[in-house]
Amino acid sequence: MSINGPHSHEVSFIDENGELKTTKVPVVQELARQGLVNDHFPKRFIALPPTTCTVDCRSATPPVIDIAKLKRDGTRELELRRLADAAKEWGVFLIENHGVDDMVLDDVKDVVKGFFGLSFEEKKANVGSYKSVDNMGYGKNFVKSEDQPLDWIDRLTMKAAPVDPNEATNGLLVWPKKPANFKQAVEKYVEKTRKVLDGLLQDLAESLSLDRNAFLQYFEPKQSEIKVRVNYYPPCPRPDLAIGILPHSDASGLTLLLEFGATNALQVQKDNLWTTLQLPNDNSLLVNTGDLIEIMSNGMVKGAWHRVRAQLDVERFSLAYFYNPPAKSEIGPMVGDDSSEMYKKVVVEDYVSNYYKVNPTTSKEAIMYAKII
Ligand SMILES: O=C(O)CCC(=O)C(=O)O
Ligand SMILES: [Fe+2]
Repeated sequence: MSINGPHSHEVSFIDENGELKTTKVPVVQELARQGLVNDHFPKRFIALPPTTCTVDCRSATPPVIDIAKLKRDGTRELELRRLADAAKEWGVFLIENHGVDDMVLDDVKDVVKGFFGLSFEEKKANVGSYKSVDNMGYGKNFVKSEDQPLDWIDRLTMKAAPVDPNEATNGLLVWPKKPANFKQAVEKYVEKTRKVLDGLLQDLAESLSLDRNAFLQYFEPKQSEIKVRVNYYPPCPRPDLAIGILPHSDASGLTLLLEFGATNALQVQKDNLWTTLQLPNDNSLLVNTGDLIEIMSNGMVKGAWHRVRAQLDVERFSLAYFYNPPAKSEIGPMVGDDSSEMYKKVVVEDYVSNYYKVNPTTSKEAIMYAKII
């Protein structure tokens, strides 16, 4: 059977001649359901170079930052130092005692599982797709050609802020209608975690000896953007050949990640080694630094370079929440008197649109858009 079969995502991309092309790519969840046997593993999902961790890999628990300690005199100073080290040395850290109720997190997990538990036909019928090149909806993004290796992933992306007053009338069906409480559960999660991220942006700036509002000042409350991307990684018969997501940094200020299902899949590059993050199977949340914080901090922290491994017998979900200043706003590096600017000022939407244009890449190419060299 053709791997496209009856179950495919339609995707659009601008090709190298600037022309809008539409193509079809297989739905990974359906491939996994067919139980593909080893020797029929589809060529389109073979990532090059092979992504196994036979060399230059290790496992580690990322730093854990205690949000409660950041709030208490007496523990605050040390925790700020730990936060600065975590951001500079890892670009990823777990947060605990964040104050977001287990119920809020459990509801999000339930609706995400509920959506991916629907049949393909039902999923298609109750949400829009990535076809419109807006990087939202259900399907796959970063498809740029007919022959590039494809990630072992299906995705669902929504814009949670700013609220689009025309959402109901502009024809975009971005939020799934099923499960019925999908939007409500994700919006609740966004509302609660946004407060945590705002506090972290202030603490992070202070921990880097910048003005406490150096970063948060850009995150205007009404127009700042929050995109929520749900990633679904079905079990993969050949995790030695495929990859969940190719190496990338995020075009965000901060990204907040909630994973469930399999763990030990997300890797971050630290000291030039791919490091598999051992994450606890509880409701801690993971933060990673994005390219926009790299610009704002004048390179003191870097956008974390990360990737996701495919897993043999287990499925994995993640919910990545990208927190950005308003699309039309201009951001720039904060520098002290004694250092020079290493990054240009950029308009957020221009940075993001260049990011989508150049990705996927094998090295940190997107940030070169802002870097002064
Ligand atoms: O699934 C993960 O752990 C990471 C997801 C991710 O990197 C992304 O969506 O940008
Ligand atoms: Fe990412």
